[in-house]
This record gives sequence, C-alpha cells and structure tokens, in this order.
Amino acid sequence: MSKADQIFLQNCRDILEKGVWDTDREVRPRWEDGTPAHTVKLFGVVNRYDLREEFPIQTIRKINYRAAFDELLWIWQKKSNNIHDLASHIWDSWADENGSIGKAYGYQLGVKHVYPEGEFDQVDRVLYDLRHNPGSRRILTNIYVHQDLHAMNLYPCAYSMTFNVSGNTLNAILNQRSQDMLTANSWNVVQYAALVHLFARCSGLEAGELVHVIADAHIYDRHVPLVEQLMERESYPAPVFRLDPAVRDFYDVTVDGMALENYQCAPGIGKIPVAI
Ligand SMILES: Nc1nc(=O)c2c([nH]1)NC[C@@H]1CN(c3ccc(C(=O)N[C@@H](CCC(=O)O)C(=O)O)cc3)CN21
Ligand SMILES: O=c1ccn([C@H]2C[C@H](O)[C@@H](COP(=O)(O)O)O2)c(=O)[nH]1
Repeated sequence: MSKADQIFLQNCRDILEKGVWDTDREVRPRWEDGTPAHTVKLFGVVNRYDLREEFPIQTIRKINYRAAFDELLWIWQKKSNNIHDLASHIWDSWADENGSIGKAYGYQLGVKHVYPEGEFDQVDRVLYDLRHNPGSRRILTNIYVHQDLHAMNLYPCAYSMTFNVSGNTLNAILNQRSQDMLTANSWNVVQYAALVHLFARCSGLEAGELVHVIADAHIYDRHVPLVEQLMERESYPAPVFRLDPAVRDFYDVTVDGMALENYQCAPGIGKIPVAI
C-alpha cells in the first residue's frame, strides 16, 4: 500500500472525526452555482514522506501527475503567472482577461533580489546555495509577499519551501497555509516531492525527506461523499520517480523527462467540483 495513501486516508479520517465545521460562519469560497463552500478542518497537520523509500503519490485514484509536474515547472522553472503558459486549465477560474493570476506564485519566484554575490531570484538563490553553501540554514523560498497580496487573485497556499542539507541528503519542509485535501493534497505532495528530486539532482545531492506542514487541512462539504468513497478503495504499491539521467541543470528539465515507473492506480472519481 502506498504510504501516501495511508497518510491521506488517516488525515481524512482525523478531519472527519475530530475536525471543526465552519457552517455557522460567513466564508469566502463559492461553488459554481454560488452556494457558499463550507469545510470541516483540522489545524496543524504535519506529514513526513521519505523519498528514499517511495514516491508519494495516491494510488486510490488516478492522479494526473503530468499536469501536476507541468504546473510545478510553470511556477518554479518558467516563473510564469500566465495561464497561457500552462498546459492544463486548473487556474482558469482565477485568471484575468489576459490570462494573468496576478503577482502570485511564478511571478514572485522570478523577482530578483540583491545579495553580496549579485542579483538572484529566489529559485536561483536556492540552487546557488545548495551548490556553494550546502551547510547553510538560510536556504528557503517565500512567496507570501504581503506588499503584493492586493495584486494576487488567490493568495499563495503552498507558500514556502525550506531546503536543508544533511551530509549528502537534501531534505525540505513545505509550508502550506491552506489545503483542499481532496482536490490538491496529492497534487501538491507530488509536485514538491518531484521538486526535491530535481533540486537534489541539479546540486549533486540525494533526495531525502519532504515534511509537509499544513496549517488548515480541510475537506469541502460537497467532497465528503467522494472522500468516503475513496476510503473504501484498494491501494497499490507506490511507483518509482525517474528523471532523465542526462539532466543536470534545473532549466533543462521537461515534463517528458520525468516519469513515474509502475504507477498502478484505481480509476479517477470523475470531475471533482472545485470551490472558487
Ligand atoms: N478550492 C480550491 N482548491 C484547490 O485545490 C485550488 C484552488 N481552489 N485554487 C487554485 C488551485 C487550482 N488547483 C487545482 C484545481 C483543479 C485541479 C483538478 O481539477 N485536478 C483534477 C485533474 C485535472 C486535470 O487532469 O487537468 C484531478 O482529478 O485531480 C487540481 C488543482 C489547486 N488550487
Ligand atoms: O496549491 C494549492 C492551491 C490552492 N489550494 C486550496 C486551498 C483552499 O481550499 C483554496 C484557497 O482558498 P483560501 O480561502 O485562500 O485558503 O485553494 C490548495 O489546496 N493547494
């Protein structure tokens, strides 16, 4: 059984059994028909994935990992905030008439900052430090930029990655303020696990642990029956992540260069309604 399935199902059981509903409150998100999208949530969920053991992807439903990798590269490699640079349509509801999602995600990672060694954006600074200062305890990105929040159509959810090298092993902490468990938990874990593999390869390191810290882990009201359906499903062994052996430079990585070998999984559960 994939460890990622076990962790996801345990998180969901905990949320449904011990979580707190916001049904008595005004909430921002809406369903497509305009109905308020309420949630049941648990505060402070922390999950650890050991990337040396297995690649953390759910197998209880088919995850479109190619689309997840594509979104990861859209943000971290292309540093784009325009949906026209994205292969899927998952961000369409948050884009303006020009396709922009505002000063969010890729935009923030592309902003250059001054350091003693010169100007770098956040991604290039991490890659520089992993090569030149692997012992540093200051290797992190943060896209929750308060002065620009007014210009973001959705505030960043997965907003910070802390990279830390122990020996020859690259570990990381993903900080996420808000997690739609059904729609995006596996999606986000798959993306950031792949990012640790990519950064490890491009820095001459081995991928180690990914620690995922979620402040508000929630299940939307209309997702509860779908989650209950997933709880009854069979789980399969996890696949293996393979990266094109020729790749050494992060900017040469492509979705086709990333593969999940032996990804066995149950079918999808149809189109998941996403709260906007
Ligand atoms: N309420 C909400 N939940 C989210 O997860 C979310 C947002 N809003 N807003 C911004 C982004 C968009 N994200 C999304 C949105 C949709 C899918 C989705 O529909 N996934 C499908 C497959 C998509 C495809 O194949 O192209 C799935 O079955 O996982 C995934 C992530 C994550 N984010
Ligand atoms: O990568 C992502 C992006 C978004 N989400 C979810 C988490 C929430 O359900 C919504 C955002 O709504 P807020 O009111 O701003 O928290 O999107 C996600 O899980 N992962």
